[in-house]
Amino acid sequence: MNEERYCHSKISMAILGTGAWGSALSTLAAANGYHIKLWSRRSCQTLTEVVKDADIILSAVSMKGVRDIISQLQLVKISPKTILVTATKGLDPQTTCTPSQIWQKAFLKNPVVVLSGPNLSKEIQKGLPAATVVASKIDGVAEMVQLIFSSYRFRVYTNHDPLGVELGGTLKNVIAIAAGVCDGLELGTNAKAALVTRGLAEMVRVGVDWGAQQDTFYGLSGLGDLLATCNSPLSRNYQVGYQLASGKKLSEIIENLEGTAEGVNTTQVLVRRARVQKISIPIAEQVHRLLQAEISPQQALWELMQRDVKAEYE
Ligand SMILES: NC(=O)c1ccc[n+]([C@@H]2O[C@H](COP(=O)([O-])OP(=O)(O)OC[C@H]3O[C@@H](n4cnc5c(N)ncnc54)[C@H](O)[C@@H]3O)[C@@H](O)[C@H]2O)c1
Ligand SMILES: O=P(O)(O)OC[C@H](O)CO
Repeated sequence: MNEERYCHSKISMAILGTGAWGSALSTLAAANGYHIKLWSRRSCQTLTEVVKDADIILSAVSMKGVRDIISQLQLVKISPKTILVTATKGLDPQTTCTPSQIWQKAFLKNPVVVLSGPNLSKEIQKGLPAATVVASKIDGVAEMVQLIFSSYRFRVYTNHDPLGVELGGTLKNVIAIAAGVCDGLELGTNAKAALVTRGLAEMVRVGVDWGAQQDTFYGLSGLGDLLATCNSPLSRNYQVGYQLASGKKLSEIIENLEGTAEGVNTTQVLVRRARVQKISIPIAEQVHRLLQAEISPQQALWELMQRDVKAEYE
């Protein structure tokens, strides 16, 4: 492989959101020779100036900022050819939509790409090797984004199931909170393996009902991200669960957390949606009750263990 393979610096890209993930993604693209324009709420440049002439606009804002950014961008004239990339892992509390669904609805003519995978930003900023997935239904579009970020330390795969890729990265945050509780309570390796595996079963059930492909959840953006997030103290979602297990209050944990733990909001939205769709998600239900301070971590464990016996697949 030669360096040129990864360098197409004529493409211009704007990254919106300069939090942990937006910054790590800009480091990766800049290392490949791309000129990146960064924008955050505190930028001196206006959003219009930053996205003007951008071939690609990547959003790495947290879920609570997605609608706001979209509303602002709708006031700017964006070419229908501009590729919109969403790297947010969350669900909209009003509609339960995923970020890519909101982007696509707002910009009907633009190609939308989802970027998601086991990507703890601190490891990526250290230059440690990692892999991710870029997904689009339109041929050739994900491939363009793949070229921008691919390098010898960041392996990027393409995929044609954007919804599945996005839901993998989003739903695993709920299970990561449970995994943090599991480790915080020192429940052991067997319990953790059971939790993560049954958590994946819940993700698959919800995702397939939503219209995603089952296989996607067994790839990097599903199982891969689940493993990374459920096993790393670098994960903010895992940290929420771990600290809940020590008896801390959610408000106190969030106040002292570095960055956003999307799983807190995602749990609420997921539980609401699953109840409407009549999908069984017992782990997520217990995470929800725990986050609402309705039960203790020990009670949540008890509730899960004393459920009726059943077949593994049904
Ligand atoms: N940090 C990671 O390791 C990582 C990896 C992959 C994906 N993600 C996902 O990326 C998203 C961002 O995560 P992060 O770690 O960078 O979070 P962060 O809390 O560090 O940053 C969030 C960013 O969103 C911006 N933002 C929030 N509301 C906004 C609004 N109304 N208008 C404009 N900007 C707004 C903030 O200013 C900030 O730049 C999340 O959905 C997260 O799940 C994070
Ligand atoms: O820190 P978290 O829990 O938001 O996890 C970050 C990424 O989603 C891991 O892929």
